[in-house]
Amino acid sequence: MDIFKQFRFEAAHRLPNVPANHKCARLHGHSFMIEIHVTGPVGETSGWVVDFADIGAAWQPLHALLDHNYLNEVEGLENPTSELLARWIWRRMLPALPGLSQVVVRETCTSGCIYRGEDER
Ligand SMILES: Nc1nc2c(c(=O)[nH]1)N=C([C@H](O)[C@H](O)COP(=O)(O)OP(=O)(O)OP(=O)(O)O)CN2
Ligand SMILES: [Zn+2]
Repeated sequence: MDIFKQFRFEAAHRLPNVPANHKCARLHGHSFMIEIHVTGPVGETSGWVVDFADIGAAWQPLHALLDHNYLNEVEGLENPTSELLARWIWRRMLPALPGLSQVVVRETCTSGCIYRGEDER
């Protein structure tokens, strides 16, 4: 079964590799919405895949690095696109959440990406 938990953080960024006249070359901010999915069997006794609180605990150190920060200054996020942010989150959450199956990043109400670990194989 697939379970998920949603998180939100506020942050500023700019995209350093777009043309100078691209709107995202300018400093701007988003309320980023993150969804962390974990896949696994439902425990016979627990009745759950993992405790939602375990997903929250795994997210907490990342939230501390990202929330109300300038993403370009976070190590590994020098080019903070949704895609690279999703991969960055995946790599930092996997050790604590071995059943991690999907990281969803929503940058705006209409834009986002889904990473399922494709680049790790
Ligand atoms: N593939 C990607 N494209 C873009 C990214 C990205 O991370 N990956 N990022 C941006 C900008 O950061 C921008 O803030 C968000 O893009 P966009 O959807 O264009 O934002 P708008 O809200 O202005 O969209 P409209 O629907 O046109 O109003 C750009 N592209
Ligand atoms: Zn943006």
